[in-house]
Amino acid sequence: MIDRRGFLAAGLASTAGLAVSATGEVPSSVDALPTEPFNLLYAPHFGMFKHHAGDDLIDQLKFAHSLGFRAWEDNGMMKRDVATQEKIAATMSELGMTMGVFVAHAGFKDGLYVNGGSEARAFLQQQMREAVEVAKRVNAKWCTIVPGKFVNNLEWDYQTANVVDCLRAMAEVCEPEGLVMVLEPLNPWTNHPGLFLTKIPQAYAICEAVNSPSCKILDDLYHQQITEGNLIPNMEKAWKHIAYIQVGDNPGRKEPGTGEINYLNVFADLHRRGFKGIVGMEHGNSVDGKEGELRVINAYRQCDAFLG
Ligand SMILES: O=C(O)C(=O)CO
Repeated sequence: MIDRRGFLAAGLASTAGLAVSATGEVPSSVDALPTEPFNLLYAPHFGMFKHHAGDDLIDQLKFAHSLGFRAWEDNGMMKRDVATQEKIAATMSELGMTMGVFVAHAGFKDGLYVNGGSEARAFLQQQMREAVEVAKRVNAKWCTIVPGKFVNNLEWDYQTANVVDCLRAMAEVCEPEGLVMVLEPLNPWTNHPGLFLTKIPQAYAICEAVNSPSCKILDDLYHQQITEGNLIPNMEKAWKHIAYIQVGDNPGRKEPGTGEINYLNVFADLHRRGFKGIVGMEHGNSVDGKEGELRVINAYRQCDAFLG
């Protein structure tokens, strides 16, 4: 079930949409939204536009494409059946959309990485073999890694060394396939107390130590606004290892414009750096239903207007 206007009329509405968007008013229907591709590869996820596009995954992709989005991400991709993965990939190829991250391994519950050891490394390598198969099927170049919890009975530096060992073993599986693991530091104050990896400089040091093109950083600016702030200078310092960006405003983890982060300036900075990668929209919608979806799309139009 697709909102009729989502596909059919959108192509006619771009001029009116630009005018609406420039005033900052939320349009009352998708007819009033621009349709041209955004300047950056913002990547929505399944469910974000379901009130317009319906529950069908393919319709959701087509809806997003019709409004200028050229990328997508799906944290749960590994859990989808093969036929669904193939259908998503085929549709995205047809539409010329780039696949963003899926979660390859997130150790939210244990200290597997920080304790390390050969068994942990073997398990994680197997996990990456499976991730490589999924990545090939869906044309994904990046996958998310959350290297688990820290423990209280081992010196911090040993924990770091063990994490590096695990990631190096995992990178060995990814490198020949061109798959890039992106390490995601998560904030300990609002969402994820107890995790090992929280900061961008910490992730940077780990990438230096692993020393592989398959081990890079996912800089989720929502998490980093909470953990360390100073977003643009921190991106600058770690830029060599940042391969993927995610966004969400703080507080609340909703679309840009609902909190304290100046995403117009952040996106302008990414553009200035010549960033061609993905900006994952890993946040909720601040308002439910169709109105909320229009707000999300409009928010991205506003923050994407950095070229004037
Ligand atoms: O779990 C989270 O908060 C994440 O950002 C994972 O990608």
